[in-house]
Amino acid sequence: MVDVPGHGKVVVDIAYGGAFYALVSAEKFGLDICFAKTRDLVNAASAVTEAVKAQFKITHPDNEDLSFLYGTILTDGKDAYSEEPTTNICVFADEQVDRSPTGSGVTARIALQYHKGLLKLNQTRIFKSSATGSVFTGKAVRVSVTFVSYL
Ligand SMILES: O=C(O)[C@H]1NCC[C@@H]1O
Repeated sequence: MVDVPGHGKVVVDIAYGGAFYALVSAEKFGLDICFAKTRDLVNAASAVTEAVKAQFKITHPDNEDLSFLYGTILTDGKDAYSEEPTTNICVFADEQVDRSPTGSGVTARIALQYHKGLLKLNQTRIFKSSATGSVFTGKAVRVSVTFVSYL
């Protein structure tokens, strides 16, 4: 749960796909991922990024250089498996909008969907960018386990 100024307390997921992202349905901000103005989507995503950065410490188990939140991905909320594409927009770094569905972003979405039991290994999903309509496919191929010691 993150307290997002102007939006209140919002449940977001944090997932890693080569970079850490906050992931949340655009609907939580009253926005339709396909029809909302990009500026409004960017404002909502940036508010989430800033709130998560201020309220949570992001730690990569092996690499301190990767221990930060790279951005926020607003989605259509369609995380359960479907043959239909699921749409997202990735707002990363300094409020940049990716033209594509985002390589590291869809990897994070796949890891999260697998973690939630919504996607099986080798089950391909289609990801679409709401910014341009460009499409990626992706699947989880194996589970890797990293042990973290807090001693
Ligand atoms: O697709 C990617 O993973 C890169 N493009 C924008 C965000 C990342 O840097």
